[in-house]
Amino acid sequence: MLFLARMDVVFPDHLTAEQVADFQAREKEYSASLQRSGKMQGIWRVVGEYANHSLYNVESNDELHEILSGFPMYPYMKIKVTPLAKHPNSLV
Ligand SMILES: O=C(O)CC1=CCC(=O)O1
Repeated sequence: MLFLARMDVVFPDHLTAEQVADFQAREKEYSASLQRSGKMQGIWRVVGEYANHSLYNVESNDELHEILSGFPMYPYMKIKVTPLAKHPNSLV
């Protein structure tokens, strides 16, 4: 099952620069492991925003929820998920 997720990041003001950097480093590691496993098939920055679009290939809604809620920055992200179905005009 394919899902497109949009994640908007908003860190609260009380976090220090060091805490933010630590979240970002752990996020990068978790994201890399998802990409190596093939569960995350790509991630793109939304131009001009602290946001991304990322593509997931998972077995179930529950698996996707487990993956998304495992992001270290999950408490600081607003996530919108779009389930994807094959387009009738798609050649792939
Ligand atoms: O968009 C970001 O920087 C936050 C993020 C979520 C997953 C990821 O790899 O980075």
